[in-house]
Amino acid sequence: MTEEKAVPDVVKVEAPAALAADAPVATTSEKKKKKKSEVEVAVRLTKVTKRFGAKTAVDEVSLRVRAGSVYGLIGPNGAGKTTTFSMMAGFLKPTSGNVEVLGYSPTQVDELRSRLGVLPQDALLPASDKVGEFLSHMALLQDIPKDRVETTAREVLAEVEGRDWWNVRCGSLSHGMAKRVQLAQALLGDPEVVLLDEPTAGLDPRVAYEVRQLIKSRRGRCTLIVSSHNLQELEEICDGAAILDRGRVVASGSISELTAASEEIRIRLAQGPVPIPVVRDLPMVKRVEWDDERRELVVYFDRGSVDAETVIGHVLWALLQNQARISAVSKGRGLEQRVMDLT
Ligand SMILES: Nc1ncnc2c1ncn2[C@@H]1O[C@H](COP(=O)(O)OP(=O)(O)OP(=O)(O)O)[C@@H](O)[C@H]1O
Repeated sequence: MTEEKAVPDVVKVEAPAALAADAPVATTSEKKKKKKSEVEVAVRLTKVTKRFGAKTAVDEVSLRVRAGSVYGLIGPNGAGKTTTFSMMAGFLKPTSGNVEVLGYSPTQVDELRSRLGVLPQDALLPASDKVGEFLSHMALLQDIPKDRVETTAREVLAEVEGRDWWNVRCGSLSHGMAKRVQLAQALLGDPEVVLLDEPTAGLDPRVAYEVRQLIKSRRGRCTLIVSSHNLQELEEICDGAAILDRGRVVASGSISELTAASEEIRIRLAQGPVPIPVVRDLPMVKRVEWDDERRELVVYFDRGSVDAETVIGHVLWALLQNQARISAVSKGRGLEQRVMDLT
């Protein structure tokens, strides 16, 4: 048996009434406790499982996303990213386990209104509405005061480089334009937590770059949770990430931990000498591997006792002294390689 589609056709901030009805209501004193500055963990999942009939889409997932960080959800197709997003957004209820956003259940829509913004994957805009009407309507639902609605909507539309689209019907937007309008909708009212499922999918490279810049510019101002298949993009914009595979978290932590950036460096050598022993003999070096095909030297060192920059300095010096020709240097193995290793 399957449940209905995880994400609604039209972008909505309100959870289905059936879900909202059984959510516990926070008391006034609880509300005071959960003010913006006091929340350290913006999103917390504890042993969350979601089953669709016999299919387990998300399996005992536990995550903590620090307030103010940009956090990536990574994984191959079918790993459970969208299902996890849908539970964080309150569109789906977990089969078991607990999801908290800013200390509330995502189904506590009154508490989270204007504090949680969502860009679902493949959401549709109302085709006959003009962009300005749609954003103004969504701004009202976010409790933005009536006299601020148009200014707020226009500002956020300008942020996604869509200032000329106010009177364009949603149905006549290209895929990339529609995606940016949905992104504007997710950012309306400056929410504290923003969930972005594949925010750059289908965008041309220039617009994708601008969206990445926009996400980076919000770091510290709000918590952003981003899913993408573009791992270079996630490595660039995220502070931390979780790698999912078949519904389970197979690794999580800071990007530097995930990519081993603080325990290994990689050096590509052009044709010429490969003086491995001089590198191996350096005091801070734990181990060295040479990949002849890629002409890549991997140098391992003890995390904590020395930083990657110091190791790079010593290793390059030793290599150059021995006539090696260096064509590239990197810290860690890259997120892409790590995900390939794990999934
Ligand atoms: N409504 C549903 N009914 C039945 N199975 C579902 C439903 N939604 C998701 N699934 C299944 O749950 C698993 C996880 O799906 P999900 O969409 O969360 O993955 P994903 O990581 O977002 O994948 P993609 O990268 O392809 O978007 C898949 O096997 C999918 O077929």
